[in-house]
Amino acid sequence: MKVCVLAGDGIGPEITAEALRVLEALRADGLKIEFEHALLGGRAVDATGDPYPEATSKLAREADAILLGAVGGPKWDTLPREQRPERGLLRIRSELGVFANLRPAILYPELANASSLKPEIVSGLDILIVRELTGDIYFGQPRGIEVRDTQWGEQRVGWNTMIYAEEEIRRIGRVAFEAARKRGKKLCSVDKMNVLECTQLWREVMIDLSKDYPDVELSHMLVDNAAMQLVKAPKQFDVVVTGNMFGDILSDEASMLTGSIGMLPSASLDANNKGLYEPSHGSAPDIAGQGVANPLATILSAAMMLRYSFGNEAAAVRIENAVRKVLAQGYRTGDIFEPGTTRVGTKQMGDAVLAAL
Ligand SMILES: NC(=O)c1ccc[n+]([C@@H]2O[C@H](COP(=O)([O-])OP(=O)(O)OC[C@H]3O[C@@H](n4cnc5c(N)ncnc54)[C@H](O)[C@@H]3O)[C@@H](O)[C@H]2O)c1
Ligand SMILES: CC(C)[C@H](C(=O)O)[C@@H](O)C(=O)O
Ligand SMILES: [Mg+2]
Repeated sequence: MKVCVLAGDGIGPEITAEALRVLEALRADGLKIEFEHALLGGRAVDATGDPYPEATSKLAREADAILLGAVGGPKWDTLPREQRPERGLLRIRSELGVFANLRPAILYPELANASSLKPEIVSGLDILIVRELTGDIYFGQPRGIEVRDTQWGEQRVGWNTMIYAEEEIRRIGRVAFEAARKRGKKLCSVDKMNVLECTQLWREVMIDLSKDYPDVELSHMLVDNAAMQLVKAPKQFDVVVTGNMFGDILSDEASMLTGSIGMLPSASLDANNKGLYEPSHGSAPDIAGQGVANPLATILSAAMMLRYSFGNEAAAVRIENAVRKVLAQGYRTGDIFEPGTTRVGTKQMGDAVLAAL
């Protein structure tokens, strides 16, 4: 299997290096895997003027899976939109058609105190957010900023279009129902149907689809209530399905339940389980280059890659068990540190996972 590695910016290279060491250790044990590296994001802009250069696109299209660190940073924040690192990320997601973004939020028992919520609220938490990733207001046309006549006189207005086609909703719905079927058989669809027609359609399609999944209990929640319920009683959720924008926000919220965004992996899949695997967090410019970032979200993303794109459940579980073991051994990067545990840097955390494999 060929994996295209896109380390990206900020902490990206530091955290992907640790995930690669873990995958290389499995290769030494017989896993068939090859790596090719390419540029994405800010460093790609610096080198080529394009955040998603053609050479990267070619490698990504040819690869069986893509492992991505993170992109972006203050250096590139003032560039025109098309040259921004984040635009490169959106383009690769869109070009590869990886519409199903799976973001599991699992609380490892050892991290119950790292969560900002009381241990009894979060202990045993295991939810899966299924976020639609290639549609919605992120990609909807028309969009722009232009001068218009308004009630305040002539001035600039900014606008975007929230749009979903029925089939776009149906295909992410199917992914979510299938996932729920393999888990706790509960699916909560999050929308804002009391205000937005686009999400009224979303709800109608989910209800229609539920006829094919009589074994899965479907519920609906408005997104503002969902944001509240996630911190009030997060264990009521099993699988949550929602659109691109709401999923972006709710998955960051869910990450804090688990202790740190540095723990939250993700898989973005197309219809054939070709996938883009990346931590849910960003390039963390505030800690980049210091060797202190938590590499576990990226290492766990590599495990998801083995599960979904390689169909190698045993290798995925081996990595996940190693992560559990290092947490049980007390190793903590700064974001999940608490007194009584052993504070380690990015590379030492990688060392610990390798030793625990
Ligand atoms: N998928 C991606 O590539 C992606 C995702 C989100 C944000 N971004 C980009 O990243 C840049 C920074 O964005 P932001 O600050 O809003 O979000 P961020 O996720 O990069 O950082 C938010 C906070 O979480 C901390 N954090 C994140 N990952 C961590 C890790 N592995 N270990 C320890 N701490 C960690 C950071 O230090 C920071 O305090 C922006 O340019 C943004 O566009 C990229
Ligand atoms: C960087 C940004 C484009 C991206 C998104 O909004 O999808 C990020 O926040 C994420 O969650 O992966
Ligand atoms: Mg996000």
